[in-house]
Order: sequence, then C-alpha cells, then structure tokens
Amino acid sequence: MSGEFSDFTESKESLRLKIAIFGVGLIGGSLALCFKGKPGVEVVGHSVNAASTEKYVARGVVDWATTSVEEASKDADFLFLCVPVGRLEEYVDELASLPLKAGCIVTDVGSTKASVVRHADKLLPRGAVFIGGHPMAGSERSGVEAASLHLLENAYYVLTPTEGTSEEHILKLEKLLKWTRAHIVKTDAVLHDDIVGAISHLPHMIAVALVNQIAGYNESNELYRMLAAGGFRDITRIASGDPVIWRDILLNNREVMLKLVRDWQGEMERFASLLEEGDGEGVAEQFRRAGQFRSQLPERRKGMITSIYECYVDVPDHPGIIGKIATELGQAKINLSNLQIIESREDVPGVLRLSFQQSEDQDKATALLKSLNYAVHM
Ligand SMILES: NC(=O)c1ccc[n+]([C@@H]2O[C@H](COP(=O)([O-])OP(=O)(O)OC[C@H]3O[C@@H](n4cnc5c(N)ncnc54)[C@H](O)[C@@H]3O)[C@@H](O)[C@H]2O)c1
Ligand SMILES: O=C(O)C(=O)C[C@]1(C(=O)O)C=C[C@@H](O)C=C1
Repeated sequence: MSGEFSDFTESKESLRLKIAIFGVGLIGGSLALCFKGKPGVEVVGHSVNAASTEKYVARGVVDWATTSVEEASKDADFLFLCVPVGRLEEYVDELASLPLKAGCIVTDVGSTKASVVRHADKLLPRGAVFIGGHPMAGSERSGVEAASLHLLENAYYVLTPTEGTSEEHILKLEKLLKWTRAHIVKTDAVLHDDIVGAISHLPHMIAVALVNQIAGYNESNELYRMLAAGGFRDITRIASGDPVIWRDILLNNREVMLKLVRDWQGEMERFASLLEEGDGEGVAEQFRRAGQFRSQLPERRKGMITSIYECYVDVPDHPGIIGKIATELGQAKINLSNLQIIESREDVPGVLRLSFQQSEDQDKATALLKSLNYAVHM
C-alpha cells in the first residue's frame, strides 16, 4: 500500500476495521469503493430494501450488506449516513437506540449540516462521536450505478466538528478519509450551510427554474429545445439532479435559500434596469466582474494524479508575504506547481494552498515552512 495512505492495520489493537455505510448510492457507494479491499477493512452496506442489498454485493461495492440497521452498526468503528438529508435524523434516532461500539465515529455526507449536527447530540449517551461531513463532489446522477472510486479524488471534503469534538476523533476520521484522496476543510456547520447554499444549492434552483422557463416556451415551439446548445447545456446540467435529494436539501436549508433567492431577484432586477436604460457599459461591466471572479475559482481536476500533493499555509496579513513564501521555496529548489489564496477558514486572515507534482517537494516545503514558523496543514 502506498505510504501516502494510512493503514489502520498498522496498530495491533485495530486489526479489523468495520465501516458501515447506510445508503449505498452515488456518494455512499463512492466512499465504499475507496475503503473496500484495504487491508483489515470490512465494508458493510445497509439498505431498507433487500433487492438493493443484493445489488451492492453483486456490484462488488461492499463486502456484505443487510437490511438491519442493528446488524450493520454492531461493532462498527465508522458509520457513514449517506441517505437523503430528510432521512438523516431518523437514522441518528435509530442508532441512538442501539448498543454502538464505544468511541465509534458516526458521520454523514448530507449537503446541509446545521440540523443534523444539532440532532446528533442524541448519540453522545451511546458513547458514539458524531462529526458532520460533506464531500464537495457529486454529479446529477444517482444510485450505486453512478458510484466511482475517483469521485472524491482532489475534491474538498468539509467536516463540521463542534467545540466538543475531540481532536483525537477528528484525526481518526481524517486518517480514514485519506483513502478518498479528498482534501479536508473544517468549518462550522451553520457557516457551511450559508456558503454551500450560495455556491451549490442556489445554482441548482436557478438551473431548474431556467429549464422550466424554457420548457414552457417550448410548448408552443419545438425550436427552443432543438436549438438549445452549449450555453444552455453548460448552465443546466445540474437541473437533472435527483428530485428527492434536492427537495430535502432545499427544504432543510430554506431560511438560507429564501434570502439567497431574494438576493438573486435583486441581481436580475439590476440586469433588467440596465437593459431598460440601454446601459451597454453597465452590461459589459457585469460580464467583466463575473469573468474576473470566475477565473479565480479553484481548478477541479477530478481523477487527475498530477498536482495532487498539496499543503495549506496560514498566512498573516502582511504585504508581500506570498511573494516571500514563493521566494523561499524557490531558493530551496522546491518545485511548486500552483499557488492559490483561499479563504475557507474563519480563524485566520488567509490560507495559501500550495500544490506540487512530487510528494518529495510537498514534504520538503512542509518541513521548510514549519522551520520558518508558518502554520502548515496537510
Ligand atoms: N448528489 C450529489 O452530488 C451529492 C454530493 C455530496 C453530498 N450529497 C449528499 O449525499 C447524500 C446521498 O446522496 P446521493 O447523491 O448519494 O443520492 P443517491 O440517491 O445516489 O443515494 C441515496 C441512498 O439513500 C438510499 N435511500 C433513499 N431514500 C431512502 C429512505 N427513505 N430511507 C433509507 N434509504 C434511502 C438510497 O437507496 C440510496 O442508497 C444526500 O444526503 C446528499 O445531500 C449528494
Ligand atoms: O457536480 C454536481 O453535479 C453537483 O451537483 C455536485 C454538488 C455541487 O453543487 O457542487 C452538489 C451537491 C453537493 O452537496 C455537493 C456537490
């Protein structure tokens, strides 16, 4: 096994590791594929439907599967809740009524975090630790048929520990998640819902509204559908998301969504005024601003194995600090393939993401920056 990954079987006390996945669909199935076959690891799938459990095993996504929550959770070290957001609290309730392994970690992959994190306090008396999770990768497809070993590779994977979550448990989950090759980002659950509402849930609502608007026009003239080409396809792929998954997400995050929809209406009103006034410069300025921001989006190179060695450096708010770090790495002959400022954490002024094509460069950069008293995270 590659040294880059953690091997839980290295320590004698955890020779076997049981991972239970509840809901082996797009995300649950992709996680299962990342864990299955690792030494000492047993991956169990759960579905409420017996035919689905047979399918999970037949497709080789899990080692075995069951329709019993009790059987799946018994002695499990990690329990992943991968069902629609509207079902998460029921699973927490059911687990809270079962004898779970002491110190086991229960996590979820739901696209909203605040409500499930609050609800999961119920697990504490069971000796289980809940850490909310949300991999920022996915697709408009659903079901175990859409699961992929590479889905989460290079994506951000958000964890939302609370003040009460011990560092030991966070590290344990992070260690397991290394098998996904995703990059962990930690944030508060409420802040997660605000931000993800804006960058994921709002775009899904807009895509659906746009498709439905055009579908309405198409009823009187089929040319709308026939001529819809690149632009329409690009902006509307996500309108094909699973209706139940998205119903649950939007309802769960509705307070945030209502504000975002109103802000969106404001943006459209602004556009309408510019057109009413024939303000061409104003329209062009809207495109310039949007293009500038969009060009700064992180590149998502899913499944690519170049440039996956990354580290994060907290950067104090000094002028010239980024140039200074780049110069220090250059002088040490460390090859940097990308450098990007991200603002994903509340508690530091900024975070710099450094990417390398070689793991040796990542190791050398981490050691150098630590020796220069920078806070470096992997
Ligand atoms: N689709 C995405 O792009 C994406 C990305 C990140 C996180 N998520 C989140 O991951 C979770 C799973 O989404 P997915 O895209 O994998 O969906 P999916 O439909 O592919 O999988 C959902 C799984 O839950 C099971 N399930 C559905 N309804 C159920 C019910 N009533 N009771 C018990 N099990 C039920 C299904 O059998 C399936 O195994 C959701 O909470 C979603 O918000 C989705
Ligand atoms: O790529 C897509 O199709 C997605 O919809 C993925 C996406 C997103 O909006 O980025 C959707 C929902 C998730 O909770 C996380 C990721």
